[in-house]
Amino acid sequence: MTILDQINKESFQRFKLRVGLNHGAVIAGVVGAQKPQYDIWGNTVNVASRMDSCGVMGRMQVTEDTAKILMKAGYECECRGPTFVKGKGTLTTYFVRTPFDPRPDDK
Ligand SMILES: Nc1ncnc2c1ncn2[C@@H]1O[C@H](COP(=O)(O)OP(=O)(O)OP(=O)(O)O)[C@@H](O)[C@H]1O
Repeated sequence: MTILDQINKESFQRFKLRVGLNHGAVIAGVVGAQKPQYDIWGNTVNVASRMDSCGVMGRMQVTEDTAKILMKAGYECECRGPTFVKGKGTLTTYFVRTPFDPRPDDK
């Protein structure tokens, strides 16, 4: 059973996950005096967020550069093809294959 299955079982919910991933340079720091919070900023972060928001439920979408690194490390990635990414135009994106990918007959 996956951790998500366990959370759903214990909370009587049917949460699903959609993940976006990118890598690159970021600016990082703590902001706020009353309630200091660590955060990261920059184009790398914005594109990572877009990989999530224009992704597919149950899958992990990554940028082409990130896919190349993951494939070199032995992960299997499937090219999604040209994908419209708000604010960035059309980028070639990939899905990282996982044992939890929906089967082709799943709706
Ligand atoms: N540190 C962060 N943590 C999580 N999400 C972030 C972070 N920084 C940026 N984002 C998200 O990345 C996305 C892209 O940022 P960008 O500034 O390009 O978009 P925007 O046009 O301001 O926002 P919108 O998504 O409303 O169009 C935004 O949805 C933003 O919320």
